[in-house]
Amino acid sequence: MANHHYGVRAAVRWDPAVEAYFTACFGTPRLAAMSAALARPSLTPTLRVNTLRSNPQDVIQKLQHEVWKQQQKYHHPSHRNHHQHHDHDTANIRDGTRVRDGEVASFNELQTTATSTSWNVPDGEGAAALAGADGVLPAQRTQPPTNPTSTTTVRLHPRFPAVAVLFGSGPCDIDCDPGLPEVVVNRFAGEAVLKGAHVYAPGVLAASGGIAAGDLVAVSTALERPVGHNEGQCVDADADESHLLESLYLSVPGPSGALSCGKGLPLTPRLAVGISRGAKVQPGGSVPLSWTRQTPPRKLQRLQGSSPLRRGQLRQPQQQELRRRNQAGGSSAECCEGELADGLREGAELSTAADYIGGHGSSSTSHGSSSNSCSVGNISDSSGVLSSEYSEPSSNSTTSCSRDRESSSSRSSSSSSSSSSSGNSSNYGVEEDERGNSGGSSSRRQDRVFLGVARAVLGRRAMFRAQEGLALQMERRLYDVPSCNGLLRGEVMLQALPSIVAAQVLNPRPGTAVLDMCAAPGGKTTLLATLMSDQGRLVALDRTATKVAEIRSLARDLGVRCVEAYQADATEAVVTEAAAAAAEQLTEAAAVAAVGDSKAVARMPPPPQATSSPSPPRPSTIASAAPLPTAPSSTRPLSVIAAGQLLGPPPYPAGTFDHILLDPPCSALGLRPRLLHSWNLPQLRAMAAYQRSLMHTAVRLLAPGGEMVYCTCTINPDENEANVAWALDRFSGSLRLLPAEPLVGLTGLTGADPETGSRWLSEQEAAMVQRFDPGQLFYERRSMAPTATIVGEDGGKGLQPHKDGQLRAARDNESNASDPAVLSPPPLPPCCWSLRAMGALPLPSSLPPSPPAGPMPPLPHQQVEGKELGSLSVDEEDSPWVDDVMGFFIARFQKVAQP
Ligand SMILES: C[S@@+](CC[C@H](N)C(=O)[O-])C[C@H]1O[C@@H](n2cnc3c(N)ncnc32)[C@H](O)[C@@H]1O
Repeated sequence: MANHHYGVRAAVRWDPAVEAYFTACFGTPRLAAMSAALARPSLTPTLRVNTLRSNPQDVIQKLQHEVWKQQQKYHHPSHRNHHQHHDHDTANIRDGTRVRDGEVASFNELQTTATSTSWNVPDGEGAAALAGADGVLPAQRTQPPTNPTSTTTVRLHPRFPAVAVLFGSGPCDIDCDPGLPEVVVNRFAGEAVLKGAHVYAPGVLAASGGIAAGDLVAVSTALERPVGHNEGQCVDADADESHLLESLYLSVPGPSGALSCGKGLPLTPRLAVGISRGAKVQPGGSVPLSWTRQTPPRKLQRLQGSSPLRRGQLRQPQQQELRRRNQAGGSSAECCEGELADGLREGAELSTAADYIGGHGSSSTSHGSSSNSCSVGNISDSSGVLSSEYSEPSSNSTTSCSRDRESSSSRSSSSSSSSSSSGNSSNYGVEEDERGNSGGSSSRRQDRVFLGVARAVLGRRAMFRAQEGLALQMERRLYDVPSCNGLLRGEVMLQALPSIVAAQVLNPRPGTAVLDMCAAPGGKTTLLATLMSDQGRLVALDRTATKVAEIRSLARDLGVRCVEAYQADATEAVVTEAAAAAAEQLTEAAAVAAVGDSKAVARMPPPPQATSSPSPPRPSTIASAAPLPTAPSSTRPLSVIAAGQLLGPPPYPAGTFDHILLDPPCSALGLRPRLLHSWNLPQLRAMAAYQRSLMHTAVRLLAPGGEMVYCTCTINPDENEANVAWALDRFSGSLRLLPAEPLVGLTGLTGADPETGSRWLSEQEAAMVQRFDPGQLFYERRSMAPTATIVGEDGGKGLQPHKDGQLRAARDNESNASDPAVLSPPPLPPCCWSLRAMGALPLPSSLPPSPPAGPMPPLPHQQVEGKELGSLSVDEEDSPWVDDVMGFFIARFQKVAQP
């Protein structure tokens, strides 16, 4: 199998200090399970149905049809004929690939197979870990089933009837001839391919000689590795992954001379893939690494004239042109390639913009002692959109960077980690060569991650010349996850289940004043608007202007009207006390003078009128054993926003909002698939501190009795449990935790941070938050997991407080009816079970079968025969469910008094 020539990456690669910290936080098996899941795409991607426009039942039919069309297109003879003499569906393919009968199967089919033989998984890695720790869902550790085609089922989620779930499959066993030409893509293109994208030209790093358009090629991705100790340039490796700190790209020497980024975050040490764009894959699959070359190719020397450029250096006009193009929003790293590449023979190594360093396509040209560098990022997402970043750190950055690296590593070394400096090449489990570069002189197949087989859209030369456009059309993928991009636009939107749950936990009432503090691109904003029935005012803030445009555009697409989107720094969204006092005591003119903002003064007191009827208390599953502060939500009237009334841009007086969603920038260590995370510990700590500054503002903006949901898409406890604990302690008496219902995820972490000792959550608090581990959540009948903590619906069972103050799972055979300490849980829809459990669980016995290839299939039989659940039919007796989720965290607070 082609896979066997490569080192299939079973788990995301961490900074060693972070890995040691997470191991101390989660334990080895749990971290292994999460790391494995992070390295592959979710096999149950979810689409939220826009219920403002469409009925879920209708949408599911359309979706099934769309997916079926995609599959038909793929399997249709005319499609196959298009690529002459390549028949992908037969057991033997003339051009060197074979997809053996039965080796590609849907997730559903895999689930039904009971055997547990390891399949397509490297030995050893995470073997002792929990189910899934080897990179394969438990149900996938099976012999491949017999269906030769890959089909995708679409179903409505049994617990969330406006959520459509697509079932993907993988890892598939793709058998191809080792003699097939090869293309190596950068990690970002690789991660996008794992999610279902094709490969765009800027993502191609290296290719075998002589590839022509139409050829079938094996595709793999190369990961970054630490670059030698003396390399000068320090480039943030994950700036884009944080999807927040654009300023991370800016290298700012601090007062001490240490290099940090705009937000004070220390920069990570340098990682580089080492493959120069345009490099040639040798027969046998190896690619020479750029740091093994001391001198540029002769032709490049000729281009450079008598004074050869040092590695990473562009000549002045080239630098200026590159900067001009990037500032103008043009693409991309390859523009400098393009210029230098012109006239170069194929396969010549280019020393510019060649090493892709962390982040989405950041690349650095800085090598050796050069302090002159360009750092260009390219993102080729599944929709093919390219974006770029350009930065040119000053030369003094280079020297101060190493100081910072030292200080950052000394901080790291104080951790429980046994690892050394983050800049050390022994990090990330790779060997150093004598020059301090890891991984030796070439990238071998086993160093790369196999992605599948593709059809070349461009010939080799064109791949490296093109600055945009498709280079490879994937034909066989390791993971078969249907592409959801642009599917039924306006009717559905791709949204991960935990994100949907977060908005549902806030569940803002129609007609109220709602704030989404960090809102772009607006996925949760638009769901909140839907939950408000598009009535009331929903202010959506984001710091970045272009992202605010995205919120507006999404709201338009989905037909949402109650959203007001503004560009603003949310940490400054509350009117200062001085300004509020001025507004109360002075004349308006004086207040304006004091505040310097007439709009803000106009919106200042009197406070929101209390004209609505009291809001009914929300039913709660969980009662605290300790008495909670009086719940003002049952008496506090919510704002009533007249139709058409605008709240306007910030700042707002304290206590303006009834509901606040705080989905702050985070380390995003729950997003998948990711093959490498280069965040270091100081960066993670700094991120948590930044989130606390946003929490501070959120608490002030929340009206007494109002509710706030705090969520992140990271597994990092410092940004989750530690921040919740911090908020409860910092605003003690003003803020309390409420159960983040509907409870779907796992409980939070209890105890304390293994490094700092700062507290996490008590048992009681931990039961109120939701933690989604990347991997899977099972929805099962309670009886299937007697040891798990269960939230149930009927009969008053569920996660319940006991007399001793502990929360306990109510079992089927326990009767709590007479226990006065137990409150009834809220009713859930019939026929739903939610299992909150960790670890290996009994496998579901079945999921609906995949539709057969051929004409539009009917919905699976069970759904038709099953019991009605709202607009969804599910089989009453036998409908276990698995959600293969991203890492996420949700906490729900209520403000009981102004702090
Ligand atoms: C996790 S994303 C939000 C995702 C969004 N809630 C959704 O579901 O589509 C965080 C966002 O916070 C924005 N951001 C970062 N710092 C901010 C600040 N100080 N004020 C407002 N927005 C900020 C970033 O631009 C980014 O778009």
